[in-house]
Amino acid sequence: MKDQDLPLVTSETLREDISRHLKLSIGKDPNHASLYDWRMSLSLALRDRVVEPWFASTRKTYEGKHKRVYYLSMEFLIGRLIEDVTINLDVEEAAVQAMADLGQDYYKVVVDEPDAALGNGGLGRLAACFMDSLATLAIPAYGYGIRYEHGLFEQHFEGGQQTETAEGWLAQRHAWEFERPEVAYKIHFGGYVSEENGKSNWNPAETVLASAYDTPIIGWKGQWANTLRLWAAKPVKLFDLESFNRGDYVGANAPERLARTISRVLYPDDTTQDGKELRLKQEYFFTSASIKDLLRRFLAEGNKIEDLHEHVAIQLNDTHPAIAGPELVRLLIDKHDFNIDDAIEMAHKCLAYTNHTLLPEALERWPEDLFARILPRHHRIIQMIQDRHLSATGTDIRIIEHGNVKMGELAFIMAHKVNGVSALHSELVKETVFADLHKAYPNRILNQTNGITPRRWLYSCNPALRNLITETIGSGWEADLENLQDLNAHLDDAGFLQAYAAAKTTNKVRLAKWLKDRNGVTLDTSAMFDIQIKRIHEYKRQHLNILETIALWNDIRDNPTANWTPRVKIFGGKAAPGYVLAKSIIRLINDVAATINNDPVTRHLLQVVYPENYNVSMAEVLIPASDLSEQISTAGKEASGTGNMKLSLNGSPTIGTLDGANVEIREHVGHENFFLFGLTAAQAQEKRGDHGYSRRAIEASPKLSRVLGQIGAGVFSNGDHHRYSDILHNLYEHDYFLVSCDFDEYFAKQREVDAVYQDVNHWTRTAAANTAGMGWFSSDRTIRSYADHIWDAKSVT
Ligand SMILES: CCc1ccc([C@H](C)CC(=O)N[C@@H]2O[C@H](CO)[C@@H](O)[C@H](O)[C@H]2O)cc1
Repeated sequence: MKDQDLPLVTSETLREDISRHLKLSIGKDPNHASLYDWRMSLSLALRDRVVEPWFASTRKTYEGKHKRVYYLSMEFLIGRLIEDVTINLDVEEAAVQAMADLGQDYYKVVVDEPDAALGNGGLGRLAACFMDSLATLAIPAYGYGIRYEHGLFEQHFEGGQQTETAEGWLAQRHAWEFERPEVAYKIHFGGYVSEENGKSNWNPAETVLASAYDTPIIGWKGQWANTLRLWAAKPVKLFDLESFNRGDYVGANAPERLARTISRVLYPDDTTQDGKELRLKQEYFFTSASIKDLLRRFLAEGNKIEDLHEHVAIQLNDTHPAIAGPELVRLLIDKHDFNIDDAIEMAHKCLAYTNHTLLPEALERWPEDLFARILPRHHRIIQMIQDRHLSATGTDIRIIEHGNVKMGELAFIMAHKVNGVSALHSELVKETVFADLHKAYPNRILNQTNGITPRRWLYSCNPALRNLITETIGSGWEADLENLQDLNAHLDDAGFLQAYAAAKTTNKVRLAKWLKDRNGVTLDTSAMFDIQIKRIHEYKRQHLNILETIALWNDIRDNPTANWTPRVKIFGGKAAPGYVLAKSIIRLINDVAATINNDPVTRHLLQVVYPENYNVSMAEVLIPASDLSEQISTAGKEASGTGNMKLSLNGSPTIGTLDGANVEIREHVGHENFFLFGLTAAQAQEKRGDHGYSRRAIEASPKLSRVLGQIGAGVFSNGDHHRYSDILHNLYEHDYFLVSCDFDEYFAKQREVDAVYQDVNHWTRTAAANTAGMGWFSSDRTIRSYADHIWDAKSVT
């Protein structure tokens, strides 16, 4: 696309815009302006520069009658937006200078922006990376989600234990959104269905309004912008004056309170279905509003409803929006006179579904009675969808079974394409969760290995490395990441390796300062920064990591003068509030940290750090500073992982299992640049068959049984023998995630890592080879593949 000539942004013009907004939009004079005021003024000045390409993108899509992609997701883990917009508009220098000319520090203003934490983890962040790539590739698209008043909770540690407080990103004005009060839809719940002259009529019991808030998502070089439309729940009737006049002030406010509950807070579970009625209402609320909105847009452009699938591709981000199928069928029948078969066929052609997990407890199943009570019309439609599927396939694979509505089966049957998120995961989806459906529909499942946006996860968060890359291979890699393989030609260039190591040191020093200022912790920046950052979950095995740490501590104490490689073990991650064992793992890590960090014998060789409230912005400081990336999940459990990609791209080799996208990362960076250990998915499955494997494995490992003995003896809990009985019992009796079986190999592999790290040249070459090999893991490649193999959507050139 010809560079549409954006009005040149200079530090002068930007400074003028910022001053104008401070005065006229924020109503403050510079002498009395707060950090918030300056941040708002800068954000509004930058946002002004996004509006024109945004309008132009919408206009071109409309004029060209281009197909649109609709990405439906309960989560968008966006983080901060100032840097994203500054980077994509390519005005960072001008912004830094403009703020300096106004006596302000651009980077201080940037970190004042609260994260938009509208997601739990991988699934939500993937959606955010995808929005950046869709805009960068100029593929017309809308992201649809919920404008939660409270995103993912804030994590605090009290006595090493996680506590949660409500997050408040909307406590202050959110600079990047445009309220769209005119875009509002009635969303119905409950009630009953009546049949009148052959037509079904839904008589709902409850109705709320879904009101739109739009955030423009600008792509690289500011050429194209798409829309993230988030729905907020509002009462149909604002205020119940009669109740108020009767003195029932609480009642008067009920409509508002009730309605707002629907978009009040993000459910903090990322692996276990909560099964709460409110969660089902949230899923239907945003899905119904989104389907109604895309149909209105389609028809407003004068299109014929029969051509819907030519112009609309709907992607379901896991099963959370799976009700989209029955909802589209309902509207096609009730509002557009489709018969049930044509309606199902049309929906089928529009819908595709991505599965992000194999964990049985994460597969959504709604109690049929609850489902039928909240969505009586959809319950009926699902029965009709099921009947047609059963007769078409001659199978007995049901959507409604044992009193549950299985959303995975519904999504699979309604979708024309179903994908997993890594090569291994997509195979396991065919062999396990959807084995029977795969047999019935053999060409429906395909793989789309995840990706990450290199704009946020390299260009923006790692200026030291980005500058070196551009100096070495020129620019262009930002939007064509496979160019990074040109770095391979420099891996034996001592000067390049030196500069590469210097960039890593710059980032480690920055992290050390950040942790010093925030937590008063002093880090030894020559030590290996060994990082595990992700949600806390047994399958991700943070407990395997801390058990290995204790075993290392033991060995150092047994032999303090040996040639040890100094290490800093850094953890980051939240546990779902109701996940007791995960919270116990957090407490153990903090207890072990307290013991090891105060051990005079070892503290110059081993340190454990666990900064609270891990989020997107913290990841942007931790990842560039990482030396070793911990991707140690039980093989067959991590669908893909995306943190693994971010760390490897930023020169942090992986110690990991053959799980999720680790498998493909190892292929792309070279086996010699990946520290592999552990059982494969098949071996893990087989191991579970041999009873008592964990107790035997523990007894066979002197290191592991010593460590578990210490924990049981209360060494890390002031002599309290019972504090970790849940973890110990789990490991001895169940250990479903095979910590005991992978321990010794993991420990030995870590010692190998120690040796390589001591050889600075070898280590730096390994780190640089990771960066060079990660180009394929750009979310631009992933989105191009979705567009070609699922959506049949084109970039608007
Ligand atoms: C119903 C509660 C719930 C909420 C969220 C989820 C998500 C699917 C969990 C999730 O984030 N999965 C992660 O998705 C990433 C993006 O594809 C993958 O990289 C991770 O491996 C996967 O765990 C499951 C269940």
